[in-house]
Amino acid sequence: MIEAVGLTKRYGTTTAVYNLSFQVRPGAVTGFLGPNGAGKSTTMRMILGLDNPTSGTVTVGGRPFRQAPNAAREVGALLDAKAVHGGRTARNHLLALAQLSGIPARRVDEVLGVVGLQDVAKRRSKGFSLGMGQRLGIAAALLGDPKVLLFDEPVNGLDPEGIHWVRNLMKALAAEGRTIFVSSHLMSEMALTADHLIVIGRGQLLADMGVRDFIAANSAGFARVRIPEDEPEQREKLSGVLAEAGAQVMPEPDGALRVMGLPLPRISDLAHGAGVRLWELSPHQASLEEAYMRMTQSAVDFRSTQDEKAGLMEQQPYGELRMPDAPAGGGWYAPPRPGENPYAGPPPAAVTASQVPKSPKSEPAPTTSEDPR
Ligand SMILES: Nc1ncnc2c1ncn2[C@@H]1O[C@H](COP(=O)(O)OP(=O)(O)OP(=O)(O)O)[C@@H](O)[C@H]1O
Repeated sequence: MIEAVGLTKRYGTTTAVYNLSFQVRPGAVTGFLGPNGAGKSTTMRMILGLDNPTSGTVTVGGRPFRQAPNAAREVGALLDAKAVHGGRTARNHLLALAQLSGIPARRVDEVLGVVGLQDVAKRRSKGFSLGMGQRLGIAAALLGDPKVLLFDEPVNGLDPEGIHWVRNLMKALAAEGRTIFVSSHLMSEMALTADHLIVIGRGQLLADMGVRDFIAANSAGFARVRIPEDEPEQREKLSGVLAEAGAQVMPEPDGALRVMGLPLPRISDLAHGAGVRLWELSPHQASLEEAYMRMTQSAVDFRSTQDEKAGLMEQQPYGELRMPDAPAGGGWYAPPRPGENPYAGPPPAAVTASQVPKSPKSEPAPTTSEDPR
């Protein structure tokens, strides 16, 4: 297990990680999510003893990484796939790492087979594609057959087949009881790979929960209801009936209604009872990527000046990270209306990180109310 308690890292005036506490448990793939510059790599470097925390602690298997007697056999990591001696062949690169850690040479051939690089084992790695480099980095992480594995953006540069392979490899390693901690800035990828999510923004914890809980809390379902365009009074009538039955009803740009809070058969019955003809009654789901974007939008450090979201959200100070308020109804992050810019509009109401919905099984979220300045 990996455990961070109050982890903070400052580089001069930059606070890369602030008061981060979490646990990464064995037997599961834990996704470490956050936008660019959120502090994922810094956190991973601190876990691996490559950077010292300014304050707080992080342990692997109950002790700091540097105190592990044979670290390479306990923890494997892929941080930067390009950090290889390009003049060495793939096999020699792995052989050198194996010799440093007392790992037998036959294990090198095993891991080359696992990552599918056996045919290019005698080629110099400087000629490798990004994807081959990632596979070599994963092979290096697996060398010591470690119980704990850290992967920083492992699918970067991989083609769909490679992404699929990494996804299955992570799941297989977790199924063997290992602790798998994998960073990404892509919610869509993590939704398919991870069992548990730790989401950070500007170095602070935004969410620590199971993927299923995250999906349930964020993928608000809704129905689209369309009635004949030349019957606006019927539309008004239906809106009133649905609202009276407890639904949240919002108009859509094309004249349809977005209805949240009632199942489709009930909507159909209410329309029938009110004598309103329906042209469309369809179920919809807000995308998880959209929920993640909404969660992290105020925590994005770097944006292109072309980014339509740039400047729309005020930068928030550490310890006061807020998440945008949900539109009326539909759970934590109700989807924006089609065609509506979800990032425009008035500034959001304050919601502190400690109010993030929690999985019943997960630990209580640490609060980040202290202002370090
Ligand atoms: N050695 C360093 N010196 C100064 N600032 C640093 C250093 N390393 C990281 N930072 C800063 O700390 C913050 C977090 O960076 P980090 O690389 O950990 O984020 P990240 O979530 O891994 O981002 P990305 O997805 O872009 O890799 C950024 O503002 C970054 O510029």
